[in-house]
Amino acid sequence: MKEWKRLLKRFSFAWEGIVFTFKNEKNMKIHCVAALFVCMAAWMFDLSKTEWLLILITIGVVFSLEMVNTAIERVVDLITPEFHPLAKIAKDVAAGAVFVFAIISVIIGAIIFFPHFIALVS
Ligand SMILES: Nc1ncnc2c1ncn2[C@@H]1O[C@H](COP(=O)(O)OP(=O)(O)OP(=O)(O)O)[C@@H](O)[C@H]1O
Repeated sequence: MKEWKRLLKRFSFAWEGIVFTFKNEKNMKIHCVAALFVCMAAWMFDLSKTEWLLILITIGVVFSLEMVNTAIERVVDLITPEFHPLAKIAKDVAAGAVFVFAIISVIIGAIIFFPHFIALVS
C-alpha cells in the first residue's frame, strides 16, 4: 500500500512538471498546436499504423525535449541569475537540441505526408 502511495506521489510530481511546462513555455504551446494539426491531418489521410507510430514518437520526443530544455533553463537560472558564459552555453545547447529535433520532425512529417498529399491532388 505504501509503495502504491509513493508511486502515485511520483506520478503527481511528474504531472506537475508537465503542467508547468505547458502553462509557462510559449514554445510548448506552439508544439501542442502543431501536434494537434498533425494528428488531424493524420486522421484525415487515414495513415497506416506504422506512420501513426512514427508521428506519435516524433511528437513525444519534441514534447520531452522541450521539458528537458525547460528544466535546464530553470536550473541555470537557479545557479546564476547573472550573465555567465557557461550559463549561455548550457541554455543555447539545450535550446539547440530542441531545434535539431524540430527540424528532423518537419522532415519526418514531409516524408510521411507528401505521398498522401500527391495522391490526393492527382
Ligand atoms: N545567465 C545567463 N548567462 C548568459 N547568457 C544567458 C543567461 N540567461 C540567458 N542567457 C542567454 O539568453 C538566451 C535566452 O535565455 P532565456 O532564459 O530567456 O531563455 P528563452 O530561450 O527565452 O526561454 P523561455 O522563453 O522558454 O524562457 C539563452 O539562450 C542564452 O543565450
